[in-house]
Amino acid sequence: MNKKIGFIGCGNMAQAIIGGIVNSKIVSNKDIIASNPTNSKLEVVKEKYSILTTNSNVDVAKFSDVIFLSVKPNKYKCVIDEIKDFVNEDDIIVTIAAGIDINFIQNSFGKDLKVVRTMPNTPSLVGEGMSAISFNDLLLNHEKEYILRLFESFGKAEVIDESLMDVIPSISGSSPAYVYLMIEALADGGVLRGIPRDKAYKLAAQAVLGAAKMVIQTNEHPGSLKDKVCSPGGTTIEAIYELERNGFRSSIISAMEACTKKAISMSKNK
Ligand SMILES: NC(=O)C1=CN([C@@H]2O[C@H](COP(=O)(O)OP(=O)(O)OC[C@H]3O[C@@H](n4cnc5c(N)ncnc54)[C@H](O)[C@@H]3O)[C@@H](O)[C@H]2O)C=CC1
Ligand SMILES: O=C(O)[C@@H]1CCC=N1
Repeated sequence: MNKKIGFIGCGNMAQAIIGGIVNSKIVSNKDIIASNPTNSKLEVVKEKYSILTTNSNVDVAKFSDVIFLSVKPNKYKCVIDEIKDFVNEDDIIVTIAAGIDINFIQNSFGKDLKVVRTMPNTPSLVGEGMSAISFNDLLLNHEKEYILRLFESFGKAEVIDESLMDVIPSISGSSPAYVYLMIEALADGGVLRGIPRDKAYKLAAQAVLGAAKMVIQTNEHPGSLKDKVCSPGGTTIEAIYELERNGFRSSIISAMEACTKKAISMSKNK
């Protein structure tokens, strides 16, 4: 893998992907560049990962074969206007933004380009990312395989139909935030009953990690795994009853619907 990888915008998500790629050693740090208008975030990635940095988006476009547009959705148009004359037809444009579709990217560049629409998540930083990916027709098979290998270097990746992309933030792009909320709440509940806070975070986070691994590694239905925790007349079923009375599951599904509606509205209003 000797393609040069560039990131325009060096915020939370770019830093997570850069960390994941550098840690996996799939790309040499000398082949990675990131731009940002301000220096503080660039200093962080330079210090941590020894990658190249610049304040110029044009420098990133000129240097890179694969260009991650890792700015907020409302910055896409102006960033593309800035770099479009420095991007050629062999380059691969990767969008990671909620609510930005392939058509919008093509139209903004005003030329046919290889575009990959993705929705990653921040656990990419620790090699446990989950990314959904859609390609446009211009990518060759070996380029699609390359992009998949790149994303798999910092987690799991699934190719999905672009028509489903606005749903992905709700299930894997944004959902780490719901899980952090749950871990915080679990820890608070422990602290309420006297467990020291540092131990409470560890107990809660490891339980969530273990539960997720059980779903992935046993391939057992989550309902069946839940049943195995609930001893008849025991403690867990009391907790489950309380969660059901308070609409735990429907609250999560409603949150996901709100998330998807927001992604769709962002698609319409960019
Ligand atoms: N944070 C997350 O968990 C995820 C974010 N995303 C997507 O990633 C993108 C970035 O999100 P975050 O990293 O969370 O935002 P962020 O605000 O942390 O990072 C954006 C960065 O872009 C920089 N920037 C602003 N204007 C710029 C310009 N004209 N040229 C170059 N850089 C510029 C900002 O200074 C900032 O460092 C968004 O489109 C978001 O939808 C996708 C999946 C997950
Ligand atoms: O909150 C957001 O809009 C971005 C997209 C998915 C996660 N963070």
